[in-house]
Amino acid sequence: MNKESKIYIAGHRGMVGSAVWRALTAAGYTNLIGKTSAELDLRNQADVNQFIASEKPDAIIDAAAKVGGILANNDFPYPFLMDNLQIQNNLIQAAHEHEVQKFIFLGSSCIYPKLAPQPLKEEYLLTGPLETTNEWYAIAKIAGVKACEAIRKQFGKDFVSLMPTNLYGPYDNFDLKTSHVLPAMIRKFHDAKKNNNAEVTLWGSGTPMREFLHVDDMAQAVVFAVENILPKHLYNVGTGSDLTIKELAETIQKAIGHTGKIVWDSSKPDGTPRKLMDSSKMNALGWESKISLIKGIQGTYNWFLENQGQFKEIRL
Ligand SMILES: NC(=O)c1ccc[n+]([C@@H]2O[C@H](COP(=O)([O-])OP(=O)(O)OC[C@H]3O[C@@H](n4cnc5c(N)ncnc54)[C@H](OP(=O)(O)O)[C@@H]3O)[C@@H](O)[C@H]2O)c1
Ligand SMILES: C[C@@H]1O[C@H](OP(=O)(O)OP(=O)(O)OC[C@H]2O[C@@H](n3cnc4c(=O)[nH]c(N)nc43)[C@H](O)[C@@H]2O)[C@@H](O)[C@H](O)[C@@H]1O
Repeated sequence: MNKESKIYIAGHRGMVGSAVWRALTAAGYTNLIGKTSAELDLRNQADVNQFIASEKPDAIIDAAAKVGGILANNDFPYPFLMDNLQIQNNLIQAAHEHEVQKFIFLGSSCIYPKLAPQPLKEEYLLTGPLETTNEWYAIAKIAGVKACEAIRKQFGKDFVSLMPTNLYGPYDNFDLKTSHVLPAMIRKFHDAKKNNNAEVTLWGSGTPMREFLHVDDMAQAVVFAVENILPKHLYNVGTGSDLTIKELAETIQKAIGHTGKIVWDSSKPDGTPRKLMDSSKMNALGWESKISLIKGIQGTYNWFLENQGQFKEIRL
């Protein structure tokens, strides 16, 4: 790609899409395009095909998806499976049909088996059963990885999949019913601090381990994939270190200055016990994460303070 290449960022208003837009703009890309879901519903095959045929982008970054935390995934299996299949199938097929040069598909670490050896290597895909709370979403994402791999194998095209670990940062979803754990904790500790340091209820046992990558680091991985032809079809993208949910809670509690009690609600699911990524293949190419968890949490909390009241609600 060159700086004038036309790059369509599907999902450009989301947490990842907006970070990719900022990163590509900062890197000098001048011809970015995006459509909101109200302007173009990516589940509609005819509309997507027509849009790609008329815009003829040089590259597509697929950051559009039905996304949510453990409970949303568990409670709404159908849209997490079907919306995601429809969105990615329509984009991948239109990109193939209209000779889009580069396609970057974003998946998630939940594609790997629930009890795979740690850290998770790309080769562990499809070697065991999935985690049940998000198998619907994972199966859609696995189908996306395989569709890109098939096009690459059969037609030699530059279609690549990046699998980020759990992400967080500006424009995250802070809605407590549908969010991931990190933004949920920011909101819960902030609200409880304001409410005389009231008790905070968190989900599960606190023992699962998670790896967290700042979305601006993820966006740099996407810029890297825009600027280089990556030799393999699938790359993990993470920091290489993880912590327990309990440790995360204590870190966020301290950063926010909440001094009340933490209660664990064991009626809520724990999910996968651990999903630390092995990102050595991506690191070997030259990308690595730069933003420490503590700096990232502080920055995200500042963003939260400046943007309260403007959070999007996810429609499920
Ligand atoms: N968040 C994480 O922790 C995480 C971790 C690993 C991987 N990822 C991956 O990163 C990608 C983006 O996630 P995110 O966290 O940025 O999610 P997000 O903030 O919820 O953004 C998703 C975007 O998808 C768009 N979208 C959803 N349904 C659509 C539809 N039917 N038609 C058109 N657009 C639609 C939305 O557009 P509108 O805003 O216009 O409605 C939104 O901008 C996903 O593929 C996800 O799997 C995220
Ligand atoms: C990246 C995404 O990760 C998702 O899995 P996953 O890390 O378990 O999703 P999270 O929702 O981030 O939850 C991670 C862990 O934090 C615990 N947790 C504690 N308190 C809370 C809370 O208030 N809210 C939330 N949301 N969790 C909380 C939760 O029980 C789980 O063990 C997948 O469902 C998606 O498909 C995707 O892969």
